[in-house]
Amino acid sequence: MALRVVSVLKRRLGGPGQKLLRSGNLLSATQHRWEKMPSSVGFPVTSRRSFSKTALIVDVDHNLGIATMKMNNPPVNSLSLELLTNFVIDLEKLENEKRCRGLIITSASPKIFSAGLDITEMYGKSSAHYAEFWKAVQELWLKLYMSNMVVIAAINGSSPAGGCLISLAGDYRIMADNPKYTIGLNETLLGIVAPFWFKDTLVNTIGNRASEHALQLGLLFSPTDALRVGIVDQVVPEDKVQDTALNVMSRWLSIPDHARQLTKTMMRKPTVDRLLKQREADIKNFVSFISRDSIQKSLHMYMKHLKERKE
Ligand SMILES: CC/C=C\C/C=C\C/C=C\CCC/C=C/C(=O)SCCNC(=O)CCNC(=O)[C@H](O)C(C)(C)COP(=O)(O)OP(=O)(O)OC[C@H]1O[C@@H](n2cnc3c(N)ncnc32)[C@H](O)[C@@H]1OP(=O)(O)O
Repeated sequence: MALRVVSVLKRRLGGPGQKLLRSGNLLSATQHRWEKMPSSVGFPVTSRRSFSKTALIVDVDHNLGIATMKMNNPPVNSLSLELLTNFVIDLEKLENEKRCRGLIITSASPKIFSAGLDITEMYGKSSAHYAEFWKAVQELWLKLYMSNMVVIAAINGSSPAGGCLISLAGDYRIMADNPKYTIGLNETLLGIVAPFWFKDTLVNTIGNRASEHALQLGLLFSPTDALRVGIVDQVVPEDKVQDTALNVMSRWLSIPDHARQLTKTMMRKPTVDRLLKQREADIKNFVSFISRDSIQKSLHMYMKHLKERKE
């Protein structure tokens, strides 16, 4: 499979990429190139940089123009304020990286893509904290949904709620074929409500009726059902997720950037503008909703239930 990916990339990438890939070994070719690559915005000369503090591992292959971002926040890649903030910072760096045209988002932990928003950020804290947290969630979605890069989610584990949102904000979703993994916007199961822009993102992907059904029931889909309803675009054996992501990326990168980007903007801007127009109101709404005693109690009970499951 790796060789097939290399040959597809050879065909689709022009210029220096093609020259380097002539060696026939994608990894050694790109590693060799990385070592010689001058540093550009934010990312270093080395082929790989690990941000251990940020719980994100970002590999940039300047030659292929593809970055891979692995969420690395054990045990479940929950999206804490810190992780959200650093996610946005790294996205901005990649966005400014001229040679970086594609981004693959995946998880460093097997079995969990992301458990969604860190629930502990949403209870027992101050209003100011909730406001800051929600602004960071908004910011990540805005940046991802409108990214100039081709964004592919390589979903190698479960992906509830905020994890599902990250996947939906990409351009294409590939999920590992393991019936133990699930994906969906399950907010109602926690006694909370997916905000309108989570809902809009889902509607844009699978349509109104399927979204209403999925959102009201808080459905978490198996890979097969997620493919049937259209939440994911492809389901592949677990060990083929990354290769498939590279393969699909090469197809998307074969389209001229400006044409693809303008098309993406045309499709997504109205949805994004809806949040931008009422961003502050959305934060206020979140803070007032999440601060309700009944909601705080629901979240507390949900966390308790998660912990008790193990005992
Ligand atoms: C009128 C109103 C209108 C509009 C509303 C206005 C505003 C909107 C309001 C709110 C919107 C909020 C949107 C919320 C989005 C979210 O993302 S909420 C998070 C949803 N996530 C989940 O439901 C997933 C929960 N987790 C799991 O199901 C499982 O953990 C797992 C399948 C991901 C992994 O299972 P396991 O491998 O078995 O791991 P454990 O369950 O043992 O978990 C290990 C460890 O991690 C803790 N944990 C799990 N998930 C989270 C999380 N999301 N946040 C924080 N912590 C989490 C879990 O408790 C365990 O902890 P320990 O016991 O080890 O301490």
